[in-house]
Amino acid sequence: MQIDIIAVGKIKEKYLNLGIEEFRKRLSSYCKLNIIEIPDERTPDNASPSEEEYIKEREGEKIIAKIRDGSYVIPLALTGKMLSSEELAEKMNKLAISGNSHVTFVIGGSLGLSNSVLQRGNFQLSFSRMTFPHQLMRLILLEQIYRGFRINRGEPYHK
Ligand SMILES: C[S@@+](CC[C@H](N)C(=O)[O-])C[C@H]1O[C@@H](n2cnc3c(N)ncnc32)[C@H](O)[C@@H]1O
Repeated sequence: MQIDIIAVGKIKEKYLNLGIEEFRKRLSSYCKLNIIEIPDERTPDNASPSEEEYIKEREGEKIIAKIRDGSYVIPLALTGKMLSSEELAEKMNKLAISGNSHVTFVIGGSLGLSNSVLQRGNFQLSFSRMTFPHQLMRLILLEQIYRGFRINRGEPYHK
């Protein structure tokens, strides 16, 4: 399976980079992983709601340009559907079985994802009703993808 993660913004924290590199390494036995970073647009401190919407749309256009044709797209959104780790694993397994071997996860920047990205999504995934920083979200997502592969292969992993 080929997995793309399209994420707005860079990882600035060293401890997160270390964790992300660790899961990239672990995932290399299970899938082809490609992380595509989209530069975040500068948001003025006093930006109005319409300015914020405009910035989100600009980021959204860059995200959509990076989505491969035919990919199954999973935008991460607070308002999406919550799944258990086993349900996410099952979803990935079903996608692989049905020939959807290219999956794209999308993580927004500090303003979130534009409507056009959410609408391009095939399934909006929520990790809880709490807001996580986008840098941390990347690490959490990688860990859950890794967990999903371990679950699907019946391999032991700490509960
Ligand atoms: C700091 S959050 C953006 C918060 C923004 N106010 C919003 O409502 O989307 C940055 C990104 O991390 C992801 N994210 C953060 N918390 C999440 C959660 N609980 N479930 C799913 N995605 C989340 C989303 O992709 C979001 O666009």
